[in-house]
Amino acid sequence: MTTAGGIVGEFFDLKRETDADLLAMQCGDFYEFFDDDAETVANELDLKVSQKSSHGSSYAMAGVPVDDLTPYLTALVERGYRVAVADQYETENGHAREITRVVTPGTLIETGDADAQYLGAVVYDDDEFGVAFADVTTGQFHVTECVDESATDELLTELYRFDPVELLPGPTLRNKDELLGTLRERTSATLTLHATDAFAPGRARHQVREQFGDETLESVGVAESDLAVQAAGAVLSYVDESGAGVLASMTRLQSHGSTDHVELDATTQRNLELTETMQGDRSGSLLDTIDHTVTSAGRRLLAEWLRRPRQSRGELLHRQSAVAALTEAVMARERIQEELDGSYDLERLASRAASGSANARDLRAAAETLSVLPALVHIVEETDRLAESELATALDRPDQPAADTLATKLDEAIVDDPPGTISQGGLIRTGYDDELDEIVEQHEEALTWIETLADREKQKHNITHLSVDRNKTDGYYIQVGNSEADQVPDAYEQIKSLKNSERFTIPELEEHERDILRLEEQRHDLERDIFEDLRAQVARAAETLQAVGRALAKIDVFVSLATHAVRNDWTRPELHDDNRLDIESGRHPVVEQTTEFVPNDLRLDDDRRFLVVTGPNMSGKSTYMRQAALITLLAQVGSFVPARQAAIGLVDGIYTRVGALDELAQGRSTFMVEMQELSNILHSATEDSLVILDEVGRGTATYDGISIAWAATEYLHNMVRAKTLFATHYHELTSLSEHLGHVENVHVAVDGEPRSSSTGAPHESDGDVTFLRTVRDGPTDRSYGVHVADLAGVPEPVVDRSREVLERLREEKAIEAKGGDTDSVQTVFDLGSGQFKTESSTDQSVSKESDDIISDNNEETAPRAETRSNVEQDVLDAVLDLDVTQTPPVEVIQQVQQWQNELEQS
Ligand SMILES: Nc1ncnc2c1ncn2[C@@H]1O[C@H](COP(=O)(O)OP(=O)(O)OP(=O)(O)O)[C@@H](O)[C@H]1O
Repeated sequence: MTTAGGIVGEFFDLKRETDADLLAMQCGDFYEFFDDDAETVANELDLKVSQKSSHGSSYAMAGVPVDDLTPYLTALVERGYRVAVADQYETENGHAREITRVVTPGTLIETGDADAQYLGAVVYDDDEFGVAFADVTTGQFHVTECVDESATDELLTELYRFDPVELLPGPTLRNKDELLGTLRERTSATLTLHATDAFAPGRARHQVREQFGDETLESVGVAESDLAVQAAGAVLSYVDESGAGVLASMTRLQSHGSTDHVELDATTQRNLELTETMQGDRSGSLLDTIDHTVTSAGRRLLAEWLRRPRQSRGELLHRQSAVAALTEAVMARERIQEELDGSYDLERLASRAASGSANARDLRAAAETLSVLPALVHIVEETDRLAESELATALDRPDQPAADTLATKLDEAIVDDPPGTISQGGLIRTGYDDELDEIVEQHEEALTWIETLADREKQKHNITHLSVDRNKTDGYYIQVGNSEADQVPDAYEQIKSLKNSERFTIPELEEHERDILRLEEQRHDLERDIFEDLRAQVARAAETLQAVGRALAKIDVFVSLATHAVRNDWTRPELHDDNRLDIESGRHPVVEQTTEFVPNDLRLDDDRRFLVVTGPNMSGKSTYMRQAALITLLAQVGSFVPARQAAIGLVDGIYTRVGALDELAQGRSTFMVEMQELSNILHSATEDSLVILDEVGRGTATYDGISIAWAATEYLHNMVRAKTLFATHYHELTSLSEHLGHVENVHVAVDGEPRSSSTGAPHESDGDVTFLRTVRDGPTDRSYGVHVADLAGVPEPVVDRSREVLERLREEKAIEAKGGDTDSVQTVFDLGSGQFKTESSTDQSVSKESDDIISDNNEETAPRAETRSNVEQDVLDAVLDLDVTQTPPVEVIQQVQQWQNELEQS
């Protein structure tokens, strides 16, 4: 506890009132940070630290000018700090200070980032969760509950979808260390412990009713859910207490039940690289590829649509109608985009107006953007095709008269190019307010009187070197050169003597000066009042602004989807309520951008529900399966899809399990993660889902892997009955089609097979291996890792021998290794352990009696060939040791490169 007094003492007192990480305290024209806060801020923002003495001690101090606080605040909050701001205000005895707001990652209004910025609360009870998310920058407010068997997975999915920047865990969650750990791991949100009583059910319910009205909870279907209401109440109370003043912009409570949206678990959203790649880059994601929006609200909405595809056929047909109409109306599309380009983010403006941070430029921009609405209505109305589509409905939704009235009002009130700060004055147009006009007129008259005073006085008194000017210390004055100073009339009162001139004043000048000062103050006060009144009107119109903002964003997304469809020759998919997935000449939406893509067909239906996809490494299995998932997803966003034709049975969820590269990087057990993901799929998928499994079971020993994959296939086929694509290197699985009625095999073709004339696909030749990238019925009969080894340029004897080894393995489930130029046995491959074992090894786990092992003869290990160098022998040994069924292709390639180097250097 400090004993500092004075300003520093006050700082410490205020600091004790808040649990924020940092305190910015206004001291005149600066906001100052003291002591440890000063050091932190200086380090983070590269500010200079000075020392402040107080009661015999010295404290670090760092400050920022009052007008510059916002960017510094934003930078601190974006780095995860919660910053309290104490403002100074005048009192009768001088001034005082109090904390007026606490800015935190989830309550930052002045963000420079166009992405959504969610504040979330999670309430836990008995393995169920209530979740609420609010974006204070746009007023979006969502609430839901996760109560199913896999509630934790549902919660993680919600967190992934909303990607909150700040999270308020409820009281009962705070001692659940494991859950909290998961939250920390799965989100980058700052975790904030908000007051426990804010989560109390009664108080929370009251707060939600106050905010959204009495009936809202019922109408969005969460009235019965205490947990959801608690979460929503806590978010509202936190926003309220932050002092951001944006509650007024939160006008609409939205809730989503699981039947509205396609279930996309967190893993799937990541695997499908919807908004960022597995490596965390935006570039290369689906969003980045298909995004042609021209507004930040449009981009936000497109991202939201991708993360939350819809199940409702009706809604999707509406969206399709808009996209389809726009694909045909080229001119209109371009005109709409021109209108939208540069338009202002109205959803964000509503929040800025409510919080009192919007300036005159914001309101001007809002007026201009509001007037985009009638312009778009006009374009849509005069284009028949568009007028019949969802575009017209979307534009019809906002309260147009209210929007027009507000736009007109703002346009009438605010000058064309207003200054960036309110204090500068000159914001309001002449003709808007009589009283202001009067003051302005008087002010200007007084100024004109002063401007013309010099000429009048020169003439009157016949003085040449006379001027009238103004400065801070002397106010207005008349200045006369020394040579003529004695000619001034008696009425001139001298106020200052300079080297070459004298300064005077006269009673009329003083009087006008007083008038000017008074009028300036009046003008300033009145302009501010008018402006604040306008801003309050805008805040009250938050709902209208948000509705217009959403309509414009929607149009932007429709235009973007249409633009992409036209540029890339996408087709409008047929949407069905059954289980079909029939894609003719489908492509992967992202890969087709950078590769000459070989289109592929895919057919799934009730009889053919489960496809086992085989094919060599690198042949395109993963791409084929992701393509199926992405085409389905795009169709359920309302978009066209990359295919010649597509008929899609709508799904209730898309589940994927693919290689977990990122988990590897985090050092978690891949196999564990793989099994957790598989378990989630087996629990959550339904008959109406689409399941993509890539190499399940690969993270463990061969036999275990096959067994797991086998059992999962049976379960999905018999119990879940979901549409499934399963890529595997386990050829054993291809025989499942003989036992299970709805399982079929397809494979990605490689050179040497008779080519299907129907696809006529071009093929890409990579040395001796030719990947046709064409998917055909039936299992593959080709080997895999060896092709890649060949492709990578491994010496021919090595590749040939690898083929031999592989064939023997296939046929006999065991293989002998050749030693030198004799045929003697050196090594045996044990399919049970998935390992090569030398016969001479003392490891008794490889029993010669084992059924799985067939060895050609029992001779002792042969000596190495005299003619072969040690390096060659080592490489050969290593090749034999490499388990191609268990080594990722990339590692095979790296390994092969290393062998090449070793051989070249030997
Ligand atoms: N139809 C296609 N047309 C053109 N290129 C393709 C096609 N399908 C896949 N590719 C390209 O081929 C490469 C390998 O694809 P992919 O990763 O899907 O193969 P894979 O069979 O799943 O491989 P692995 O078994 O090694 O995981 C990728 O670079 C991909 O972009």
